[in-house]
Amino acid sequence: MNSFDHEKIKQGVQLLLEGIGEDPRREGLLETPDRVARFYKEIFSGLNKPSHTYLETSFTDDHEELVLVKDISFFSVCEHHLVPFFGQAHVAYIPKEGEVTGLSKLARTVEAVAQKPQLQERMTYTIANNIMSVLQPHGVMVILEAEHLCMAMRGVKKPGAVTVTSAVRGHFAQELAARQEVLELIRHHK
Ligand SMILES: Nc1nc2c(ncn2[C@@H]2O[C@H](COP(=O)(O)OP(=O)(O)OP(=O)(O)O)[C@@H](O)[C@H]2O)c(=O)[nH]1
Ligand SMILES: [Zn+2]
Repeated sequence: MNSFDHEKIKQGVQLLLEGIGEDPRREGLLETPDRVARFYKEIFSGLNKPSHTYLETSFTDDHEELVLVKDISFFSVCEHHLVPFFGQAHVAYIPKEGEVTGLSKLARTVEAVAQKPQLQERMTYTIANNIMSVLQPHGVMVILEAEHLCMAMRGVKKPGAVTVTSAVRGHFAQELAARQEVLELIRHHK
């Protein structure tokens, strides 16, 4: 994988500005290529982070039932238009043999997966697969609800349309009641 190249982004932004008919030398735009490069470093920082490593901080405990962290807000960037999509992630799992991870590590995993050019579907199953492979729990259920600015501010222009994706593994894939419990907790216990 190529590493982050600040100068290349600056040159690219300068070309973009020229391409849209702007003058990159006018005062208000002089620092813009550098600002955008710093901004991209921040929002694409997930490219340099293996997202599953956060989950390796785990503890043992007797709890072998549902853990749900819901309403984890995230911002990502659609790989087709390079504009944001953003919303909430809900992450549930059932620990096996007492192996639980830090709650914040679930949110950090969401963040690391979000911070690269993405598809909402790929984000969803990557989070689920990361949890399955590191913690090997009884089951995982990940739901993402997001608004895509490429559908809101351009193109089909449907602001407010929400895309919901889910990935279910293990117990949640086999048991309707387990999926229903998670959906009920997400919807009704704000
Ligand atoms: N499945 C999926 N599609 C996405 C996601 N983000 C953006 N898209 C879609 O990617 C598609 C790209 O379609 P294209 O026809 O190649 O691009 P376009 O001409 O800009 O399409 P319009 O958005 O319909 O104007 C669009 O339908 C977007 O809505 C995503 O996370 N998942
Ligand atoms: Zn898009």
